[in-house]
Amino acid sequence: MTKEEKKVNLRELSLLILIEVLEQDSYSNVAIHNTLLKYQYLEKQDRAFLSRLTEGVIERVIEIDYIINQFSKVKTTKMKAPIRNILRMGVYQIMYMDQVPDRAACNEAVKLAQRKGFYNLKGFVNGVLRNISRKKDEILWPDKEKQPKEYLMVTYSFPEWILNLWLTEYSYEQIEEMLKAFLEQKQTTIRCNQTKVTVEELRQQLLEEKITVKEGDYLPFALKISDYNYLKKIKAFRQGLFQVQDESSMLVAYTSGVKNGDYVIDLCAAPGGKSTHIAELLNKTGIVSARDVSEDKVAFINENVARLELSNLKAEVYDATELRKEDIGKADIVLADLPCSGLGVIGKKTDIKYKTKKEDIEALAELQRRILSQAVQYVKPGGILMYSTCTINHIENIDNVNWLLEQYKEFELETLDSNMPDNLKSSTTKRGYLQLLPGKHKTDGFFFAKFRRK
Ligand SMILES: C[S@@+](CC[C@H](N)C(=O)[O-])C[C@H]1O[C@@H](n2cnc3c(N)ncnc32)[C@H](O)[C@@H]1O
Repeated sequence: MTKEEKKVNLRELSLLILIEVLEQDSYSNVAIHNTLLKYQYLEKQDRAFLSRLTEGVIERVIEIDYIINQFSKVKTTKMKAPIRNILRMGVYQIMYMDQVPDRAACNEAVKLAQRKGFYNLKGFVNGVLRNISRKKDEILWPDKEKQPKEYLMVTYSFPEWILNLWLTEYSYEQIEEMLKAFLEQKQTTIRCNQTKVTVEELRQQLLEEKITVKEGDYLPFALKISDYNYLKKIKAFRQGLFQVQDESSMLVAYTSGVKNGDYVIDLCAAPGGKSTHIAELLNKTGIVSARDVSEDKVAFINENVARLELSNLKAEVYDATELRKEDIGKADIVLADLPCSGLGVIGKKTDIKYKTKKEDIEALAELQRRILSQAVQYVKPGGILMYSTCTINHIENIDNVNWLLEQYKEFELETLDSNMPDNLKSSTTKRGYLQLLPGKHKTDGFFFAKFRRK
């Protein structure tokens, strides 16, 4: 190890990421990934510490600030960003990281404040953190009976406006179950590329690479993997034997009823999860036209297509809000997996809960309707339209289904049950749509509906 490498301070790296994510615009998964990539030489346990501390602070920041504000005269909103985040890291270690003694959490925070030039605030950081460490059993938490919403906000670190929205759509118990699940969901789910390998062969190869493998919860070709460092270092990944995809997303192509020779248009395809799945199911026949809005996005699709070695998928840049006349009435299946608020994937992309704004949801629902009004035109008589989002609120999901049925009388819902795993069948899947909810289901929050053109 070089002298330079030895100097890396994990808490300082974590602080830099936290400032990028919580004070600026970066997304946590991107910021953490970039840092890990830059410091590839870090030992596995150091990487794990860095990820755990950084992700932990981000996912619990509302709760952490609530604690700090009980013990500090200066409220977190009035603190300088580095101090605010140094304290947040300290509190997370005290409350959630048993392997770090409180004393070390405090000392390291003080040293970091000093290194960042806040010499005069060393005493303040030390005082607040030592106080919290001493009195952590005396923290006044919101009372679930008397302040039910505040209880959810603080316990699960969740913004009030999303709770207000969901409380009009779901029961309190259902919401609490989802919030709990968001904090627990951590495994990576993969889809076996059955054009190249059987599920059993893939499992064996992963086990040989010392990766922990479990069965999926719903689909026979889904596996759950853990205990690996980098996805790109897994040989089976580089060989295109699998694609990372949540089981909820796998259900779209799986229940679409795709058959050999079909022409499929995927309007919003990047990075290609559903497009590549449906191309695999086409079994080297037919064609998938996978589109997305920019060159960069299309490059992501092409990267996956090359890796998975699929010859029946062509990717191109196309804006889905614009009608492509030559495709009218041509497609056997149209996939409309549309841009959405992403509230269903908060378990994996934690900061969505802080970055999504109330105004975004209405604007997104409008964009979804604009794209859907082009999507319907491409479906040939008797063809299928699959509409999906990775979100949970009605306006982007069931409301759009009802809107589409109202606007386009030539479309009707088609049952999903012909290909739906038994443990997911319900009265709505019989009708033609499914809202998956974390906690209730072992998946991301996800919605999809299947329409047939009469
Ligand atoms: C939910 S993601 C798609 C995920 C993809 N279907 C998959 O399974 O991997 C939505 C995609 O819509 C794309 N998008 C947003 N606006 C678009 C537009 N006007 N035309 C085409 N694609 C658009 C985004 O770039 C993003 O890649």
